[in-house]
Amino acid sequence: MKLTLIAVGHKMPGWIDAGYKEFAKRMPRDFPLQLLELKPDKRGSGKTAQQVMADEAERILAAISQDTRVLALDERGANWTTMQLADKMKTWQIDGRETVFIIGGTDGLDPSVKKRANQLLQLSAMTLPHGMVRVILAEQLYRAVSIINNHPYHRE
Ligand SMILES: C[S@@+](CC[C@H](N)C(=O)[O-])C[C@H]1O[C@@H](n2cnc3c(N)ncnc32)[C@H](O)[C@@H]1O
Repeated sequence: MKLTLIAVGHKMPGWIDAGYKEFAKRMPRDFPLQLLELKPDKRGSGKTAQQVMADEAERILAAISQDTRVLALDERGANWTTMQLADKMKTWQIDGRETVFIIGGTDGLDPSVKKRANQLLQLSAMTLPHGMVRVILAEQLYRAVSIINNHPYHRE
């Protein structure tokens, strides 16, 4: 089952890229994880944060097909445990639909993206920097797959 991470943000610091790649490369063949980075809209060009997010949203939504399962990362979203994530991934594996996770840019995600999402998902009640969110999410996806596959990476 293909997992895609759409992230507003590019030219991340080396340690973010390295952290993300470390977990993405560990994903097994039946759960490949790919990253689609979207260049953030230019700030300070007379656009409000709302306009910037709306423009970014257009590009995010254009990258998603109609039958794709969408999870938007949001600090106000549902607070799943890793076990719950693993259970969800097991059920997703059955229907085989492509699953996309979306991480917003500096200002967050436009309401149109949250409306398109099947699920808003929180990693913490605290606001995290978007680069770190992709690393933590990749680690959690790898951990959840390790639970599904009884791999010793995850200890209870
Ligand atoms: C710097 S945050 C944007 C904060 C913005 N004020 C907001 O209200 O969303 C950038 C992106 O990182 C992700 N993010 C930040 N903290 C998060 C958290 N605790 N859980 C899940 N995603 C988070 C979200 O996708 C967010 O759009």
